Amino acid sequence: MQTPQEALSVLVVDDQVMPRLLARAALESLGHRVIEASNPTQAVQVFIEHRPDLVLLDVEMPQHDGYWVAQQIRAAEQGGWTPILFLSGRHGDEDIWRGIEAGGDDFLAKPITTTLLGAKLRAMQRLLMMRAKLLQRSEELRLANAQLQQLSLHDSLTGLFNRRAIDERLHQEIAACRREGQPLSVALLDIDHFKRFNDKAGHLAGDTCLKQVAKLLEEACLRPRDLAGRYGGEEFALILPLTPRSGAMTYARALLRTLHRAALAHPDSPIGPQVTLSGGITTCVPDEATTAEGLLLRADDALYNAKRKGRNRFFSYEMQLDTEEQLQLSRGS
Ligand SMILES: Nc1nc2c(ncn2[C@@H]2O[C@H](COP(=O)(O)OP(=O)(O)OP(=O)(O)O)[C@@H](O)[C@H]2O)c(=O)[nH]1
Repeated sequence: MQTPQEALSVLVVDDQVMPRLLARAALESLGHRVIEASNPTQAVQVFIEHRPDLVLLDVEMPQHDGYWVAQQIRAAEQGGWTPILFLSGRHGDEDIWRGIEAGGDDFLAKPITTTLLGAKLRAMQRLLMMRAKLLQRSEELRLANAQLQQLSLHDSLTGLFNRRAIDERLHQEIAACRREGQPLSVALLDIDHFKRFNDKAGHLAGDTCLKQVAKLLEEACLRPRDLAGRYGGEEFALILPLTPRSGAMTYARALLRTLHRAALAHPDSPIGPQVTLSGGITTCVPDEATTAEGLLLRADDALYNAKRKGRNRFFSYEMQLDTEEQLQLSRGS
């Protein structure tokens, strides 16, 4: 889009040669560039191809009139705005009304002087500039809103979804899984002996460890509806829709294996040299009585059991079983 001081590209539409030449001469003497079209259909094609800054449009032409051309241009630009000035020998009130109704922005009487044409173009340039500024502002606003949205739903340290986003999504998934009659698994995860990590390695190293664990969790969310979030402190949450109890436990075992392979060093863990996680899982097919708070309480209860039973494992609230026991059972069967 042109700024006010710049030359405009102007599409001149007239079926007669002489008016086109006159308009070209006037526009070029004002420093603008000219594209010509000699019939209505060509005018629409040239407009679509060249996207001029402004259209100078004759009204009376064979086949279709200038009003038709204006309507086609408005339909083609979809959300854009190109000033259209009608040029006509007829300029009664009715003609002007029809021209504006058809999408024109001004109506000039033939013959037009270079001075008047220059003044009209200047006015249109001002409008173009204001529109460009408005568009720029609304784009800035859109970006600022997107950033705010990002900030309000994400944890600044890890980039994962934050507690608010977890709560929102959990409510949505309870409703969705209830409608679909599908199981929903929710897990709360906690880094083992993280206080000792911080005490030994320092808070900054602790932050780095939180980011590394967050990245692993994010990567573990393979299905589009899975969500990993930071629930607070060194606690994370996973929402796993369409996941039954056994599936959630298998998922948890795979996650622990991934964490083991990542071999993040823990400077002071009684369990071993690596960072480990404990998790509590709850699974249900939600019904009318299911609440987000209830699921989180059960997951927290299961997490407590995982810690109590030795850490570095996930405990299922409904199965009253942890991932170690599940593994032994599957080996025995
Ligand atoms: N570096 C860092 N540490 C955090 C952050 N949020 C919470 N913590 C620390 O996480 C530690 C959690 O300690 P505890 O709740 O005692 O749990 P724990 O030491 O992991 O022990 P268990 O959970 O029983 O295995 C505390 O020392 C918190 O200061 C954070 O954003 N960055």
